[in-house]
Amino acid sequence: MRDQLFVIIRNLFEIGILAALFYLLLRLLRGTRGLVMLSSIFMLFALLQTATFILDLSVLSWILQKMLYFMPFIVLIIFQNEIRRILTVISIQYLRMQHWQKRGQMLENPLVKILCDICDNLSQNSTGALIAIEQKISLNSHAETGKIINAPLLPDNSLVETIFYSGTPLHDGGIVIRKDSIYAAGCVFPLCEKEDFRSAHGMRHQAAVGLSEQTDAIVIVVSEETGAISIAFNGHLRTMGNIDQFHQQLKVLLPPEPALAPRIASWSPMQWLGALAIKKNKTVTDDSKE
Ligand SMILES: Nc1ncnc2c1ncn2[C@@H]1O[C@H](COP(=O)(O)OP(=O)(O)OP(=O)(O)O)[C@@H](O)[C@H]1O
Repeated sequence: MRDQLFVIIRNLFEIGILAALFYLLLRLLRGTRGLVMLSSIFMLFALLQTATFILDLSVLSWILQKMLYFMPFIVLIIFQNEIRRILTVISIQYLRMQHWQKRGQMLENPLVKILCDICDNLSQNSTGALIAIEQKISLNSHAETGKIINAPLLPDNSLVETIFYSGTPLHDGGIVIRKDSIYAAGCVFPLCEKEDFRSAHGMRHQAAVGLSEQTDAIVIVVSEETGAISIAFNGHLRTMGNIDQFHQQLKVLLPPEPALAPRIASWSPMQWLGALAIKKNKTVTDDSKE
């Protein structure tokens, strides 16, 4: 009797874990193109299986059996973006933990005040802007889609406003801030992959969220339409109620002092995993940027 009870509890436990895993997986993949493709493949597969069973098509049945062996590879290929994103999130969480451990000893990042002044002006003039602040993960591949300008980000902030001034050659696209300089302008960022977000937001906001999904960049958007300032981070977009809220949020997100910020001196397995996930972005230590 006790043994039977134990087996029932064990089975319920197993079912619970599997259900939770399945639910988490579906939530992660909800709205992605991969899930639509996989569902179509499964439906086609089920249809063919039924046909082979009813019509007794032995060759087709044999081929379908063999194709099952390739299923894991097909799933890997279809979900390569999602897998990359999951591994990126793991690596970002790890890097953030490192960052928070050392945060106590540092000063406020001077970028916070500069960016607040810039975005306040852009917002008041309703000048649309997209500003990606590079963190640990290199934005080289995204910067290269635009023009490398490598100009210092000065407190008088006129250059950023000039770049985003409608009609100038580089006003389309985003800029990449690396340390205390404007590294590139006119860059094309990847668009967000979540269908529900895409249908509710314009391209500039989609590009901000898209980049923040694939990297640990902090991406600021100023809306041309409303002047609202939003921050995309870790795949989430948050619109600020006012400039003070923006200031507070930036202070929380930006490493206090870039020069003292922890560097990836040696590769740990977790960083290696993250680097694999974002190999498109060429995850590097800061050394290659200097
Ligand atoms: N992939 C991209 N990467 C970077 N910038 C982009 C990208 N796609 C569009 N943009 C920028 O977004 C601008 C168009 O923004 P759109 O009006 O569609 O977006 P929005 O999110 O509604 O922003 P806004 O509130 O400012 O109107 C383009 O002129 C271009 O500068």
